[in-house]
This record gives sequence, structure tokens and C-alpha cells, in this order.
Amino acid sequence: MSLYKVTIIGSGNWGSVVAKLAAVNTLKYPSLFDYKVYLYVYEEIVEGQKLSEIINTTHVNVKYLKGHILPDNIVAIPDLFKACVGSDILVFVLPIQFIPNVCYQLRYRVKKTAIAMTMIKGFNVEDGRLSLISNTIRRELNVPCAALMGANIAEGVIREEFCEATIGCNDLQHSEIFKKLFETKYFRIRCVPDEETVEMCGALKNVIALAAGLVDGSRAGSQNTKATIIRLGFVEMIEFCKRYFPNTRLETFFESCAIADLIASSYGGRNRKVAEYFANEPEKTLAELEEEMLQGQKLQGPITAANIYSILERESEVEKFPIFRAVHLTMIKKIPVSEFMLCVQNHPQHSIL
Ligand SMILES: NC(=O)C1=CN([C@@H]2O[C@H](COP(=O)(O)OP(=O)(O)OC[C@H]3O[C@@H](n4cnc5c(N)ncnc54)[C@H](O)[C@@H]3O)[C@@H](O)[C@H]2O)C=CC1
Ligand SMILES: O=C(CO)COP(=O)(O)O
Repeated sequence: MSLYKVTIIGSGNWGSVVAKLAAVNTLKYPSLFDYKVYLYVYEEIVEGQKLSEIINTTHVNVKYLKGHILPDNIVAIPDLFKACVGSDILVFVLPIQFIPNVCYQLRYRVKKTAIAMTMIKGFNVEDGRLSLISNTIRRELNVPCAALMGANIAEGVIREEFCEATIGCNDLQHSEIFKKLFETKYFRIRCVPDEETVEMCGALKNVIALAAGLVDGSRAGSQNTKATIIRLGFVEMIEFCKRYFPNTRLETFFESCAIADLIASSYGGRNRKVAEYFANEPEKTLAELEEEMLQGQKLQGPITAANIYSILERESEVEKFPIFRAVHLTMIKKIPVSEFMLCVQNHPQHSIL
């Protein structure tokens, strides 16, 4: 049997960590995987040098994951097509902003038998309707696509702190291959046959993480308030999934991709952190704060909040999701941060006996 060739598409904060996980396992399973892991790097000049060359010579992603040495069987490639040609496993770990263009460039150009995975936490709206990233990948590349999501803040995983992740994959054989590719003793994986819910949870939790950051920043309340926002947010996540994916399985919400990621992201994570500053810096735009605080890394929560709002508004359902609504309107400065809590105080949950 020929060896699976692996390409990681995206070399940001998480993409670099994921490349490390894969590079450790391609060496661990030499009869299954080609030992080299190909990493597509969107080329940038950092202190006068090409980022791809820095990664290949120093094995450090000095822009997105400073201070951590990556395995030397990771090969950084700045040409998207060259990075993916002949690959059997394509792992998408780019900010959602760049996915349409990347998929478009790869159209008709990947191996017919390839399998894909998305680790992107977001979704798109196409013709007014919700469209999963995995669907875009399936449609544009004509390959199956699973999802891996979880409570996986990159900084913790690169330090090899114990955590879990969830693979959503409806094909048992593919689940086994992906698990072998990413699982380590500190990164434990559970596979569930509920692709859509796993992917949706990764996207939706970012909006609740923004809400948690707004609570922290505006000092609208203490830990009690934040816990309430997280609980109500969790309920909205479940209701939203049930509404748009009627086959969603309730048990998936107890996996790392849902409850655990919601908690991790509401206490750590970039969405929470930027929202906290946003609440305190009324004269600055979100884009300015994102640039200043993240230096090239990207937030996914605000785009997802906007997407949710547009879908719900189209169906006159916005009022049923007060946290999703209030986060979006606050982040686009349609309502002041001081009103954020007022918007969620009449949550439909409180009219249920
Ligand atoms: N950072 C984290 O802790 C985690 C992130 N994720 C998710 O993984 C996805 C990727 O996130 P990160 O790796 O953290 O990325 P990041 O936030 O570090 O973003 C930077 C990435 O964007 C790329 N980029 C910049 N301009 C580009 C362009 N014009 N075309 C193509 N690529 C361009 C950069 O090369 C780099 O790979 C996101 O959806 C995120 O939510 C998931 C779990 C953990
Ligand atoms: O998804 C994440 C952790 O699981 C990272 O979240 P942030 O993008 O908010 O940092």
C-alpha cells in the first residue's frame, strides 16, 4: 500500500501546532504515512526574510508561533498547488476569510482519492443560507471532508498540556486515519459520526467567547454573570444547531468540540481577549484592535456573529437568540457595550416555567 501524503493548508497559530502533531505521528506510523508533512505557507516577508525559508531553516514560525521549535520533517511550501499536488490528506487550517480563494485555486487540482479535514471555526452564508466550510471543500474539490474541533487553544497544545479534541466524521475508516494522524498522549481524540454538529459548535462558541469578553471588559458582572452568559450561550448553540441541522445529536454537545471549547474559549482565546479590550476602548474599531493585539492572526467570532445575524434576520428569528443578536450589534457598534447585558436579560429561557 502506498503511504498517505499529508498537507496542512495554513501555517498560522493553530496551523503550525497541527503540523507538529501530524509530523510526530507520520514518524510514529511509517507504514501508513509519508514521514514528511507539507505545510502551505502564505508567503510573507518577516524582518527581510521569507517566512517559508525561515520555517525550513530554523523550524520556528517566527510570525505566528514564536519560541517553539517545530519538527524538522515539516516542509514549508509557499506555492499552494505545489504543497497539495499528489496529497492524500488535505487539512484546512486557515482563517475563514481566505477559504473561498484557496478552494477556488485548488479546484480540479487535487488527487481524486484525497480526503479532507477542516479545522476552521466558522461558516459562510451563500445566497442567504448557511453553508459549512466542509461543504465548500466538498463541492469545490469533490472530496469527502471531516472536521476536527475542540478545546484547543494553540499555546496550550504546543506546550503539550493535556486536552481533548473531537473528530466529526461519518466514515469509520477515515476517522481511524485522522485519529492516527493527530492523536498524541496529551492530545486525545474522540470520533463521533456527527460531522455537522462538530463543525457548527466550533463556529458558534466563538460568538459566546466574544460575549464572555464583553462581560469581562465592561465589568457588567462577576463570575456568576459570566457563567450565566456561557450557559445561555450554550442553549443558543444547541437551539441553532437543532434548527439548521435537524439530525444533530444532543450527545455531541458534551464532547470537547462543544461544552469544553465553549469554556476554554470563554476564559482564554483571542476572541474573548479582543472583546474585553473592545469593551474598554470605545474610540477604537474592532479591526484596529485585531491588528494591534493579534498582529496578523485573525478573529473568527465577529464574522460568525454577522453570519448568524443575517441568517436569523432573513427568517425573522433574531429575537429567539438574544446573545447571538446582542454580540453582533455590539461588535458593529449598533448598540453600546453598556446595553449588551440589557439585551440578554429577557432571554426566552426565563419565560419557560
Ligand atoms: N489559534 C488557535 O488557538 C486555534 C485556531 N483554530 C481555528 O483555526 C483556523 C486558523 O487559525 P490560525 O491557524 O490560528 O490562524 P491565524 O489566526 O494565526 O491567522 C493567520 C493565518 O492566515 C494566513 N493568511 C494571511 N493572509 C492570507 C491570505 N491572503 N491568503 C491566505 N492565507 C493568509 C497566514 O499565513 C496564517 O496562516 C481558524 O478558523 C481558527 O478559529 C482552531 C483551534 C485553535
Ligand atoms: O478555537 C480556539 C480554541 O479551541 C481558539 O479560539 P480563539 O480564536 O478565540 O483564540
